[in-house]
Amino acid sequence: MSDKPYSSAEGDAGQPGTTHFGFQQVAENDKARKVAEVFHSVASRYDVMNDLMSGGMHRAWKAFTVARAAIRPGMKVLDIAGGTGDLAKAFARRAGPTGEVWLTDINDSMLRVGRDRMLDAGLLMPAAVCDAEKLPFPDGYFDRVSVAFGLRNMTHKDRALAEMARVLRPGGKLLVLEFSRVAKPLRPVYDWYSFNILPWLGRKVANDETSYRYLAESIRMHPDQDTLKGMLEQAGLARVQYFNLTAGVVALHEGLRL
Ligand SMILES: C[S@@+](CC[C@H](N)C(=O)[O-])C[C@H]1O[C@@H](n2cnc3c(N)ncnc32)[C@H](O)[C@@H]1O
Repeated sequence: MSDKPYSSAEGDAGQPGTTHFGFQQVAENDKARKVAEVFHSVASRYDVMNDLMSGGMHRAWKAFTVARAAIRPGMKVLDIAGGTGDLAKAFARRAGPTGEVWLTDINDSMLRVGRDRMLDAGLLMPAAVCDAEKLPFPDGYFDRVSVAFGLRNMTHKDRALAEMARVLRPGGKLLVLEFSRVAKPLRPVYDWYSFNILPWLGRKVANDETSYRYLAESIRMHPDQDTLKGMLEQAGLARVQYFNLTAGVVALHEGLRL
């Protein structure tokens, strides 16, 4: 079990030019490469690990996100860090043939699994390698932008959030689903699970203990609910609110572009 404190803000980067990668302090320009190694390594076992680690709960968290997104036929939707495509798939079904749903991710191994799953489901949609910090879309293009379990891995979360706000049309909605700060009474058991069971599952199922240790550590270093709410406001989003799911294991933040 870890005795590391929970982080309270993205700003605890330590020395200038460094940031955190889990509990390690690394050069800022090294983080993206290290994150890429994690997701290249886990891509093929990613979905089965999600079900095992969360006991299937990630499906309910995503279903709630899809409900809050309130996608209507014809909408333009961008799923950032979309990986194997759970959200994009649900969005595409709701946006219908007149809609435009983009599945994007910085990691081509994850995106390839996602694109194949979309094709297997009979859904034709654009899939593109994109860095959330430099989105290749015009201002005000999308009705909805989502990011699920991706923000935590980004080096400059403030830049990524500003980009998400930029590509939303006025009145458009941003949805950020991410691990968050669990209710205090649950922390001991949650820490025990995270630092023992997750790496063990990673070793047994994905043959990769290190990446799942990173998962547990990166959750602890991610901003808590109120800090992230402030970051969305800072990025120019309005009427920002969040929903704690499973006692704060996960939180869904949403905000509107004015
Ligand atoms: C935990 S997976 C989430 C996948 C999917 N959204 C889901 O909920 O199952 C995190 C994803 O974030 C992606 N990612 C990390 N940094 C990124 C960045 N700067 N821009 C876009 N995607 C990024 C990773 O490649 C990875 O596929």
